[in-house]
Amino acid sequence: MTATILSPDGLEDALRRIGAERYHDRHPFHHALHEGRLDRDQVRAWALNRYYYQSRIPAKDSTLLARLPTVALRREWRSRIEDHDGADDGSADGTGGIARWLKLCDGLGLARDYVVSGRGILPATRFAVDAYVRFVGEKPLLEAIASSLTEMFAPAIIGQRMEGMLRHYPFVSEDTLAYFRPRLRQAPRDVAFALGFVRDHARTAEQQEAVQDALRFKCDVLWAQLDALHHAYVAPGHVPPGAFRPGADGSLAVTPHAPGPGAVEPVGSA
Ligand SMILES: O=C(O)c1cc(C(=O)O)c2c(n1)C(=O)C(=O)c1cc(C(=O)O)[nH]c1-2
Repeated sequence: MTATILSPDGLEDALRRIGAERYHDRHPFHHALHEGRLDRDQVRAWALNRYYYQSRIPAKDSTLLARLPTVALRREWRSRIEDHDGADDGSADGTGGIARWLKLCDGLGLARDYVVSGRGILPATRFAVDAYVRFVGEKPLLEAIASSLTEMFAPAIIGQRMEGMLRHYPFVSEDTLAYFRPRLRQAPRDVAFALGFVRDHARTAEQQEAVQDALRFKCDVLWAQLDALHHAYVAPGHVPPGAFRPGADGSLAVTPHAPGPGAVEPVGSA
């Protein structure tokens, strides 16, 4: 039996179906986050672990950039690194997504040194994120580019997350969620290029199957991180040795804005 070759539109439809089935917006941890069912320490655990993902995205994109064969392709891809590392504007932090994610962690009362050190992250976070960086370095370029296409589905989940977190958590503000707003513009721009590339270059049935597998792999990278968070911090609550426990290991900043573990904030006091 010969494998069917899809049209570019047929391939895009197949990729969108993978997102509809497997993207992390379907994960129970995300529903709990958006619906206000997590406490402040569970939200801290999410932000702390997700910092590791954010911090490795520019490494992933630098690896990919180094593999691109033309000036035009490199010029296109390098904006992703700037989005996350930001410009050097003379401030200590710069202006990029990593600095904005640290602001979110500050707003939740996590100590910066602790967040940046990566000491408290879950083993599965490290394994999943490192696997993504490795995948992009080792797989054929077409698959490496296709693995970024989970971003097709990101703006919808970011909208839900911002709306839900602002509504439900008194300790979250527009300012602490500043990471997300620029992503609503950046992600569609990234996708326009990566999806166009995949539509143009995945011509054979084997290539088309490989780009779909790359997207499935990336959905697994995102899903595994939420599984680990759920297992450690929701149910059954098995926190791995060395991972974040509220208040332990200098994880919480001692500032007037960051009550210690167990502190109950009156609603609306943030
Ligand atoms: O908030 C999210 O759910 C979400 C998802 C994804 C994604 O789908 O990979 C990314 C991001 N955010 C994000 O902020 C981001 O910078 C990003 C880069 C990439 C990538 O694969 O290059 N994905 C994502």
